Amino acid sequence: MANLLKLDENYFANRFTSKALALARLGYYPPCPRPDLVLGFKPHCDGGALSILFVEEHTRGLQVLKDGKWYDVLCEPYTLLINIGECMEIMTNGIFKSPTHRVLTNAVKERFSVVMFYGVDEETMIEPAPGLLDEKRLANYTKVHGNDYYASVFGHFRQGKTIKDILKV
Ligand SMILES: O=C(O)CCC(=O)C(=O)O
Ligand SMILES: [Fe+2]
Repeated sequence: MANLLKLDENYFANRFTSKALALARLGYYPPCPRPDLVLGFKPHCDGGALSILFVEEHTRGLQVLKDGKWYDVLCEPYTLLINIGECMEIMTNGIFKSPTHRVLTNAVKERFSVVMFYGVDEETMIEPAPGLLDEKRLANYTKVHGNDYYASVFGHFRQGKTIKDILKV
């Protein structure tokens, strides 16, 4: 990603030190008799930098929001899905977008997923990369200390808010 943005190739990698956050979430979605009323996971953006998702073969349910419409994300067998988190959207000044996604329930089939969330070091400032900014390309997000960012992630999720929207200039 740093190469694509013509940044120093270690710009992002340097922010993932031994203190960087890594968190696994194992998801089990039991069959639900009323998929029309109940979501498996409410709409949200992942708060970290990158998420790696593994969904059991042929299981549907994950959807992504684009232009106000929900689209199924079809996971091929034995593939990993890489999702961009809000932290990466901020650091790339919005060039890479963190998609809003949700999980539907299924009336007959259960669903398993494994997600690994990777976040930058909590001592890092989370801010648009200075190399992406100049007098014509202004910062689209205000900077925030990693500690404060992580402290607010779950609270914002509960309130249905996204951090990138709060930090938008
Ligand atoms: O279970 C899934 O497929 C996705 C779960 C998810 O979006 C998350 O844990 O952030
Ligand atoms: Fe997610």
